[in-house]
Amino acid sequence: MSMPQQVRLVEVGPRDGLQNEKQPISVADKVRLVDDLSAAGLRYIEVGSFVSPKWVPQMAGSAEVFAAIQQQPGVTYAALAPNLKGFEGALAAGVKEVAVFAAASEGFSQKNINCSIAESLQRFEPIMAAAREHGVRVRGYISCVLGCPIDGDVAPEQVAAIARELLDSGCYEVSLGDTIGVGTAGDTRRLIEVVGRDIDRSLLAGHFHDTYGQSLANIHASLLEGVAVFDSSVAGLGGCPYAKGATGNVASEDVLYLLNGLGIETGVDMAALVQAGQHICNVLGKANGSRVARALLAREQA
Ligand SMILES: CC(C)(COP(=O)([O-])OP(=O)([O-])OC[C@H]1O[C@@H](n2cnc3c(N)ncnc32)[C@H](O)[C@@H]1OP(=O)([O-])[O-])[C@@H](O)C(=O)NCCC(=O)NCCSC(=O)C[C@@](C)(O)CC(=O)[O-]
Repeated sequence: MSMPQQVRLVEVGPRDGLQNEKQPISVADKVRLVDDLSAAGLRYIEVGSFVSPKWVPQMAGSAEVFAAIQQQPGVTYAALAPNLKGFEGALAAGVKEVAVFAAASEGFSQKNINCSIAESLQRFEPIMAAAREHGVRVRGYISCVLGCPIDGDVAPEQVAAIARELLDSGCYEVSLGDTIGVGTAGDTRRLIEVVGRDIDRSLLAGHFHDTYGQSLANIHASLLEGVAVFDSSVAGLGGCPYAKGATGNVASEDVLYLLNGLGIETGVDMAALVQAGQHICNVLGKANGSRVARALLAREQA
């Protein structure tokens, strides 16, 4: 398997990153983040979620964020939708691409979306039908592909079966999420090998959280297996409310540094990305979670 020459980065910071923040974040700050990210050259940005505000209060203002961002040509601005109500909210906000999200473990499915895996897949059917009718593209996520904070080990065959169902129902791509960041490069290769038996690897994306510091190794392992789409979060924003100590996604800056070093094309400007990440960290009063951003900013100040 040869390494891809081009990689698509899916920037999930405004959604996966910010959804876990307890402090209020203004619509203006969220809009600035999204606009900074598109200006940095990111061509796919997950802007928000149309989920129950009782479950994820931070995403309640997603429609306002969509209304205020400066949508650039060639950039996909996506949102999460867990059910038809969420899809309709997204549609009303003018969203052209949504993501549905399932889990590979029953425990996480119940905790995150209050239903079994089978029920969640059934719940997506009316979304897929409505999406077809309105010309909205649907991406699929599977959480806990390399381990679950509630159920423990997850069989790659289980992930493969759910990925197959999501693609058969109409998702154009499935993002495999190591939600609690426990997986190693070996686990990642085995997972892609099993999922890839029946599914073309061009239909898979990797979504690695960095809790155990393995995310870049897992991305490299995925690249060697022919995966060419990766989700990441600027400044490593994020966490997981159901796993104590879980950190955010792999930082976008760190992924870009890895890809630049491999000569893989992304079209993203490092300096602008670092500025975007540092600005939102200043707003949140948080340390920057990207090691690359910290190193580059320290060099600037030296
Ligand atoms: C799925 C539900 C709604 C089920 O939640 P439920 O309580 O079973 O739903 P329900 O249908 O019984 O509705 C309960 C209330 O929520 C409202 N409601 C219902 N749906 C919506 C909606 N779409 N938008 C706004 N409101 C909604 C509904 O109207 C009702 O309001 P009430 O009558 O009580 O006032 C809930 O569990 C939920 O919203 N969960 C979302 C959880 C979430 O967003 N998690 C984070 C994203 S997933 C993730 O981060 C992982 C990922 C993707 O990044 C990959 C990885 O790292 O693994």
